[in-house]
Amino acid sequence: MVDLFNSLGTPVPIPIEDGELAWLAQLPLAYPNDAVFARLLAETPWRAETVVVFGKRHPQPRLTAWYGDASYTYSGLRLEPLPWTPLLLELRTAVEAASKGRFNSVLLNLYRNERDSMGMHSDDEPELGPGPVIASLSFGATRTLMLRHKRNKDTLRVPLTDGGLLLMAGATQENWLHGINKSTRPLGTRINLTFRYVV
Ligand SMILES: O=C(O)CCC(=O)C(=O)O
Ligand SMILES: [Fe+2]
Repeated sequence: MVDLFNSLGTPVPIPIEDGELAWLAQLPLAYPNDAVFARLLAETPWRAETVVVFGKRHPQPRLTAWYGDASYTYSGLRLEPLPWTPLLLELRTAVEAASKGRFNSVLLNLYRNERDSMGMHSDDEPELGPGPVIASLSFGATRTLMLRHKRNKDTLRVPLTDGGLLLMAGATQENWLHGINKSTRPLGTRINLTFRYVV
């Protein structure tokens, strides 16, 4: 039987101007999504990083952890990586198989509830190189990724559901901003992992 939805775990392109997006509704994994979610929640040393805006320190509206082989500057923060865990290495193997990409770092984001968010940004730091492939894996509550074209302001909303993998590649970071808005509706906890290759 032909699986029309996810033929062989292959991401399906999402049409977008001036960029490349693809979506896999369920990344093939050795454990159920809720088991991965529970382990990530419990095992991760979640931190509330602070950002300085106009000389004033603010906590980020989410918790994060950074793992990998190389340090990385993100939103003006120098992040020293934690060492890979067995679970994160397994998830990386699954993401690399589905995306045909290579990743040496992963940023974990914990959105505790509907009040947590991520401001509009591009993942365009120089150490990601030109046209980076970013693989974003989601567990738990669905949150909507908002994309906005930098010049014509077109917007696209992509619901990031439990177990789903979103790939952003090509000129996406050059031409689009993306972020996760707060919601007025109560929402449960979500964990997101963005795999990157830091040069
Ligand atoms: O939570 C998400 O899906 C977005 C994460 C993201 O854009 C990032 O970590 O750079
Ligand atoms: Fe991002």
